[in-house]
Amino acid sequence: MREEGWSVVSRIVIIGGGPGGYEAALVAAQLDADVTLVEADGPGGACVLTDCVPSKTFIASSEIMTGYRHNERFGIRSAGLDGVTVDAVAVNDRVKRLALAQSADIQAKLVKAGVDVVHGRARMGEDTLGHTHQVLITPHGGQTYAVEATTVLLATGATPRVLATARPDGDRILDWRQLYDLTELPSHLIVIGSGVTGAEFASAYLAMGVRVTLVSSRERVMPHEDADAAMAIERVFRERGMTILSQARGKSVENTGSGVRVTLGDDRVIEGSHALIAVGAVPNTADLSLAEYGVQVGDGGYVTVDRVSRTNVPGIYAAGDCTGVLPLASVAAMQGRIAIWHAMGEAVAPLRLRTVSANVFTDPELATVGVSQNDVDAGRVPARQVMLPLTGNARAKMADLHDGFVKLFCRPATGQIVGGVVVAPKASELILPITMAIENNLTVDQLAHTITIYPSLSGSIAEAARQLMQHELQ
Ligand SMILES: Cc1cc2nc3c(=O)[nH]c(=O)nc-3n(C[C@H](O)[C@H](O)[C@H](O)COP(=O)(O)OP(=O)(O)OC[C@H]3O[C@@H](n4cnc5c(N)ncnc54)[C@H](O)[C@@H]3O)c2cc1C
Ligand SMILES: NC(=O)c1ccc[n+]([C@@H]2O[C@H](COP(=O)([O-])OP(=O)(O)OC[C@H]3O[C@@H](n4cnc5c(N)ncnc54)[C@H](O)[C@@H]3O)[C@@H](O)[C@H]2O)c1
Repeated sequence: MREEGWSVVSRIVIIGGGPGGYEAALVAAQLDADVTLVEADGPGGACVLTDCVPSKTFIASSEIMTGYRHNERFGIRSAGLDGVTVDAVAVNDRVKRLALAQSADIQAKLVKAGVDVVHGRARMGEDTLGHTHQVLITPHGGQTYAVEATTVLLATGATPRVLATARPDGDRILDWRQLYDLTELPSHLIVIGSGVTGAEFASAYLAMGVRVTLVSSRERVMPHEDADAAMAIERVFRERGMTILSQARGKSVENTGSGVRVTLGDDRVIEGSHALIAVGAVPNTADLSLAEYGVQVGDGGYVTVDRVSRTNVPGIYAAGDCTGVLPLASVAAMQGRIAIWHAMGEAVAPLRLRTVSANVFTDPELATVGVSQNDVDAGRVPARQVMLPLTGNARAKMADLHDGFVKLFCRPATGQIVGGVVVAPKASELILPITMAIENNLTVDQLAHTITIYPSLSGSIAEAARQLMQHELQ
C-alpha cells in the first residue's frame, strides 16, 4: 500500500481495449498514472463486441430452447417444439444490444477512472533510442499524432483465421463475428473446425433446432481438451442428431446463391445453407511496426513475452491474445494487470497458469483446471485419479441428466489436489471448488471432509475426493 499523498505520474499508452487492455488501464489509473487507451472498435474489444460476450449471450437463448425440448420428461405437457419458434432477428438484436451495453459500461468505467480513451488506431513510431517510446495515434476521422510514453502495452488481440479458398462473404460463408447479422436461422449449418469455437456454435445452433454438420480435422472434437470429456460431448452431439465428419478438412467453400458447397480434403462434397469458418485466429500484430521497433515476434506472429508480460524491449509489454500465451479473457486481463504492476514498480507475482480454469460452453459444459490427463499419461505429473459419472448423483437423476462426470487428480503420496475436469450443465460454476483446492494446496482428505449441499451436483466433487481417499488406503 502506498502512503497517503504519494503519487506517480507516468505516461502509459495501451494499444487495444479488450480485457488485456482495459483491465490494465484501470490498474494504471488506480496507481495515478497518466494513461491513454487507444481502441479501434470499442471499449471491451473483440471479447465484448464480437467474440466471448456475444457467443455466450447467443448460447443463453439456445438454452431456453433446450428447456422446451426436455419438458415432457418431467411431466410438463406443452404443444412441444412445434409451437416454439426462434425469432433470429430478436435473438441477434439482443446479442448485439447486450454487447454494446457492456462496451458502454466499460467506457464509462474507464472515463470515471480518468483514462484518456481514444477511438482510433495506434502503432509504434520512430525508435529514438531514448527513455521513452513513440506511439503514433490516429483517432477515427482525425490526424495522426505522436505520444512519448514511458510504458507501452500491446493488447491488440486476434482476428478469425481466413482460408483463402473459403473467404467469409458475410452472406452464406461466415466467420463467427458475422453470425449475428443473419436475419433467419440457417436451415443447415456446416461448421468447419471443431476447436472450442466450432464446438460451442455447433452445440448452440443444434439446440436452436438447426441441422448441423461439424467438419472435424481430428479423430475427435476439441482435440486439445480432456479426451474423456470431448468424447462424452461428441457422443451427446451425435445422439441429438448432429453429423460429425471426423478426420475431414474443409478444403474450399463456394456460395452457390441458394446455399454453400463445401469440398473436403478427400474431395467429398457436402451441401448446406450456410458455412461457419472456425479454424482458429491470427494475432493482430502485423500493423504495429513491431519489426521496425525491434520488438520480438515469434511463430505465427505472436509477441514474445515473459511471465510479467515484458517483451524484449524495455518499457514495452504485451498482454492477451496477441501473445498467444492462453487465449482466454481471464488470462488476458491478468497479463495486462501484471504488466502495469511491473511497469510501475508494484509488487507483482509472475503469471501462473496452474490455476487457470477454463470452460467450453457446449451443452453439457466442459470445465477444466490444473494438470490434465495428458500430463498424467505422459508421466509429466505423477498423480492418482478418479472419474465419477454423474449418473449416480441424486440431483442429476432429478434433473434427468445422463451425461457428465467429475474427474479429480491428486498427488500420489500426499493426496494434494492438482487438477480436475467437470462435464455437466453449468460446469463453469462447478469447477470453482476444485480451483480453490488447487490454489490453496488442499488435499482430497480436506475436500472430502467438506459438507456439501444435499442434493447437489457439487456433492459429486466431494464424493470423487472421498473415492481418492479410499484408494490411498488400499
Ligand atoms: C467465439 C469466441 C468465444 C470466446 N469465449 C470465451 C469465453 O467464454 N471465455 C473466455 O475467457 N474467453 C473466451 N474467448 C477468448 C477471448 O475472447 C479472448 O481471449 C479475449 O478477447 C482476449 O482479449 P484481448 O484483450 O487480448 O483482445 P481482444 O478482446 O481481441 O481486444 C483487442 C482489441 O484491440 C483492438 N486493436 C487491434 N489493433 C489495434 C490498433 N492498432 N489500434 C487500436 N486498437 C487495436 C481490436 O480492434 C480489439 O478490439 C472467446 C473467443 C472467441 C473467438
Ligand atoms: N469458452 C471459451 O473460453 C472459449 C471459446 C472460444 C474460443 N476460446 C479460446 O480461443 C482459442 C482458439 O479456439 P478456436 O476453436 O477458435 O481455434 P483452435 O485453433 O483451437 O481450433 C481450430 C480447429 O480447426 C481445425 N482446422 C484448421 N483448419 C481446418 C480445416 N481446413 N478444416 C477443418 N478443421 C480445420 C484445427 O485443426 C483446430 O482443431 C481456444 O483455445 C480458447 O482458448 C475460448
